[in-house]
Amino acid sequence: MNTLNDFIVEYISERPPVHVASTVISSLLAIFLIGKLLSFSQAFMYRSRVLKAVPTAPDGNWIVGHVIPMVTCVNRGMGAWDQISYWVTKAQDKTKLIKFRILDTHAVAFSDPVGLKRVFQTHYKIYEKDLKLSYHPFLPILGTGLVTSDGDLWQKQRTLMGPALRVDVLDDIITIAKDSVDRLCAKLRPLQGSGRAVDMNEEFRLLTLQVIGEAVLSMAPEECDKIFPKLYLPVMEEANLRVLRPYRQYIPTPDWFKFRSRMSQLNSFLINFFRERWQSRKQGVQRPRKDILDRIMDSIEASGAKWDSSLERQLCYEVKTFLLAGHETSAAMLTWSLFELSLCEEHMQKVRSEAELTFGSAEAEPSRRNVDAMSYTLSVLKEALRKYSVVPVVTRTLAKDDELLGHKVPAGTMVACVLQGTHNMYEDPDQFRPDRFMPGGEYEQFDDAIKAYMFVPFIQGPRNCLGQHLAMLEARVVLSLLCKRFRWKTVHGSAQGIRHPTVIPVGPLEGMPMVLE
Ligand code: HEM
Repeated sequence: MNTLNDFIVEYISERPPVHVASTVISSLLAIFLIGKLLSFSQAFMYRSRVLKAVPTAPDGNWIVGHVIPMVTCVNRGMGAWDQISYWVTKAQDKTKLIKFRILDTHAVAFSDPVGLKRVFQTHYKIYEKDLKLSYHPFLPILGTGLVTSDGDLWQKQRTLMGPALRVDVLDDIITIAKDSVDRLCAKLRPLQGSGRAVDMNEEFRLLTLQVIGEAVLSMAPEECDKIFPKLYLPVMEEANLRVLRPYRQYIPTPDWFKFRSRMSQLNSFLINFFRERWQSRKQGVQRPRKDILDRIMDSIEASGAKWDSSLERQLCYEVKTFLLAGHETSAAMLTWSLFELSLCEEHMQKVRSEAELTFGSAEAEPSRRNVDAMSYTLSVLKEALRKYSVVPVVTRTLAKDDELLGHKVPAGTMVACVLQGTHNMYEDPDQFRPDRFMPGGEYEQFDDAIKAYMFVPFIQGPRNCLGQHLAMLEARVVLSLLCKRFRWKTVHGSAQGIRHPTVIPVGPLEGMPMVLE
């Protein structure tokens, strides 16, 4: 009887070597693919089994999961998070956690502050950034920058970058923000009384980009206006398109080539910029004001790290992260705040009075302490972040099995923290009431154990927003001065009917036309 060995020997001796090689390669490939399929289905079945007890969101099917309701929601002009938020809110009286599926990805969603505490604070290490879905289209831009890294690299970078965005640099933000609002007012003055509307969302986008460009790289406003709309904004636009049309990442269309070329021009611009700055520091050139880049370079020198191409690349990711994270979110917050103030003279008057007190008639530059004392203006900004949830959802991928809100959740599950739902757990959530955040207001009445997780526009815990103090300081200066100098009228009579984009951050889709009276 022939053994398997005899069969193989006979097979090999009768065939040419090329034939044998191709048979071996295809057999190995088949074994590899079958192995992959087996381990994939094993993991899929395991996740399905563990999540069995978690209530399922409606309208899914067993082939594509909940893709269809999410896509139809986007087609109706809402964000996919609106659909998830709706499921969570509907289920809330029965359960705090719901599950859904996007193709092969199992996901759970919730808004409960106790769950947020676990994900953001006590167990944050096992709730890693969701690079497979939500952040995937932004990876060519953000790479291993702070927002999209995890573990030791994130820890190292956070320690390096953290000090650059805190304390001293914040004093400079007041000057930078005041200069930028002066420039904006000079541009707007000819429109005053003309009855012509100006899109304040677009103006805030340009202003916040100038502020972050100057704060991080000491770029002059004209330079920001020249470089960013040409290189940075189009790559961001393409990345946003890729969120809803992921195939754009893989098909080499003219837009794909343009994206690549702009990315490489932007990277070269930044890397040359860093090299020149590093050289001038080595030559002992003193600059009148330290920007965020100088402060990061101070930390690099203090850490003894060697300046090489990998350090340049990482710095490039970090600076693009600051540009991305630091301008559109702030612009959306300012837009909603100004819009709401223009609808209510009482709120507007309170902000104006604070501005009179802080800046006086001569409009001298205030101290940090004076800006910090503008508590009503701060409450207006917070209420805008609550009501409009500029970042309505953040997602994570679970690295190890865990228990969340009383349910077992397996490793590999995507976890959607629906911040918008948390912000709706206030009394009359659709009403704009800045007093909620004033001393003794609704926010202070929440139980101490959950209070910090009832207002989460910047999330909480070790991975909270590094630029939150910068953003709130800048916004107080900009909003209060604009209210002091002009009377604003919105073209929209109310928030009803203003469409939102289907990507984050959430601002008004068709801009915010406003008239200066
Ligand atoms: C109103 C304005 C802003 C809002 C609502 C906002 C919101 C957020 C949120 C929700 C996160 C967490 C994202 C996640 O974990 O997936 C985040 C992270 C971050 N933000 Fe902001 N942000 C704002 C302004 C800024 C500014 C001005 C900067 C920089 C100058 C900035 C820099 C960052 C960075 C570096 C992170 C990552 C922190 C880490 O993971 O360690 N943000 N922001």
